[in-house]
Amino acid sequence: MIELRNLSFGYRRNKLLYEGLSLTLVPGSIYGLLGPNGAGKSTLLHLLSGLLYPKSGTIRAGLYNPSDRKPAFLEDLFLVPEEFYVPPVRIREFITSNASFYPRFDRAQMASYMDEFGLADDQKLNELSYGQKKKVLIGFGLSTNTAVLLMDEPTNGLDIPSKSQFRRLVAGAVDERRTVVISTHQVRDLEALIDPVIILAANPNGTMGIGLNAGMETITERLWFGLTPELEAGSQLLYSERAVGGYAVVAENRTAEPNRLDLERLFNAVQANPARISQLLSANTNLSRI
Ligand SMILES: Nc1ncnc2c1ncn2[C@@H]1O[C@H](COP(=O)(O)OP(=O)(O)OP(=O)(O)O)[C@@H](O)[C@H]1O
Repeated sequence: MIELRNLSFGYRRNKLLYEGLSLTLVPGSIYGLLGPNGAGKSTLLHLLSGLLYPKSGTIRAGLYNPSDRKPAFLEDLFLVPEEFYVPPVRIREFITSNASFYPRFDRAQMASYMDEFGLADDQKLNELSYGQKKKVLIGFGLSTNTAVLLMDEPTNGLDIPSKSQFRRLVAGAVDERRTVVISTHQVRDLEALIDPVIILAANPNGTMGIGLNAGMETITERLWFGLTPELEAGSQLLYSERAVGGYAVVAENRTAEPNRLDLERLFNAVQANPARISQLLSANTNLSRI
């Protein structure tokens, strides 16, 4: 389990990005981490990895404090960064020199990912396209079998077939001991993969906070995503946008009516109305079912 308690962090002394942020991540899940540009998604992943240190508050990842960067912690966490440098070596050499840092690294698993992605182990990393380099890092990250796997915008640069391969491979590599966090703007790419979803949103004082952290089932139990031909005056919608045939809306799901979550709309609703949505999702509601 990963626990952030009352975390504050800022790059500059007099400007905090996070203040009093608390978040719990449980194993066996693929978290989707969403937020507007500059909301601090990469920063959060770097804090979890121990690459950045909190100003105050605590982070616990299992037995470890990431800031201590203990070897036993580092060998059980892998971060696929958004931007990366690759050395001018062949894929096979890259595997040989890095696999030893991860005791559960599985070479056969890595070989099957490279095969799936159409990459050969004698290809030179620096001669690959951006998307191909990303595939090597994703495959490597999955093959480490670390307890914590963090991926920053992993589907950026992947072509359409590779995105569905990515979903399949990640889904197949998660077990009950693994916590996966994927930060993304490509919500359509990952809608079918992530659960729960964490959405960062601005606090009234301008710092960033957790606007939402909930499982898909809870979200659709409490929020309703639908289409309505007209916007009724006085209706308490959480979000609406023009759509073909009327308005696509997010509203409180007062009757627990089954419906299909739309992540893009959820994201917009959380940005527009974080306090109300957080209240609806944290409330111990007794929904009347019909
Ligand atoms: N090294 C740095 N020094 C100073 N400020 C930084 C640094 N890195 C990020 N920031 C600032 O911190 C904030 C959060 O940045 P971060 O990259 O974590 O956001 P993000 O949510 O990942 O953004 P994006 O969606 O655009 O990738 C931004 O305002 C950014 O300008």
